[in-house]
Amino acid sequence: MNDDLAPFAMTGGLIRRDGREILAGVDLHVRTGEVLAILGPNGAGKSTLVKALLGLVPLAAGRTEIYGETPARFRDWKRIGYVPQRLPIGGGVPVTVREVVASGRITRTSRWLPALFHDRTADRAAVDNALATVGLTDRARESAHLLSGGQQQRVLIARALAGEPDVFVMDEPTAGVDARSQAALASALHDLAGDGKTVVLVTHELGPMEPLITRTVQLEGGRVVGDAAARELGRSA
Ligand SMILES: Nc1ncnc2c1ncn2[C@@H]1O[C@H](COP(=O)(O)OP(=O)(O)OP(=O)(O)O)[C@@H](O)[C@H]1O
Repeated sequence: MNDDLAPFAMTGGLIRRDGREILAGVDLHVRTGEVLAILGPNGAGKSTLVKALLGLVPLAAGRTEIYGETPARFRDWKRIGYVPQRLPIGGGVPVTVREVVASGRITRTSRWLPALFHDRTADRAAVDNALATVGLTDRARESAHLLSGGQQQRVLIARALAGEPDVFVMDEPTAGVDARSQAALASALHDLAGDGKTVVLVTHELGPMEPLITRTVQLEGGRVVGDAAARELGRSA
């Protein structure tokens, strides 16, 4: 493991959909320990950009790497925690909040070691911590699909936290989310930033997370139109 490598490095990223350029000429290097906000209006390409960083959407041209490997060759997925924009939790199957959060440990389960040697105490502690961080300890036994949209979003954040990754990629975690869930997210982000984790956050507006952001990248029409350290933002505005 080489920790000098950037968690994400995209050069000349181009994505076309239906003959249209959704992303073009995108250069984005995310450094370890950054709390990076990707900002921009609806349809700017923010979700597409983070999916491309993770290799979920292929590039038509350019190159992108995760810790120095192309997404197709990258294997160390336990280092990456992805919180998608929205997910039908459980796909209609009545899973509990705890079960969804525990599924975040899958990337830590060895395919080669017999289950007997797997550290279940560590799993349990990580799931307990993740639930506590997002304030859902007392909802752990409830069916995830019966929770509000904001609470479900917190479940997805807890699932990523449970995997104890080095990098978090969160796509609009606060969109349409109640104030309590927003505060829970800001508090979780505060802890992650304090631990030196890398965070890539897609958002329309910074809101309560603003003081934690170290860099912002502005997208418009699939192009990067701004890239600034947070202290250059004019925080008093
Ligand atoms: N699967 C797809 N097929 C065709 N066009 C797509 C597809 N996914 C996204 N697009 C288009 O790509 C553009 C960028 O979409 P994207 O979701 O990345 O933007 P965004 O900045 O995340 O927007 P929002 O803030 O609304 O989530 C939009 O014009 C969208 O319509």
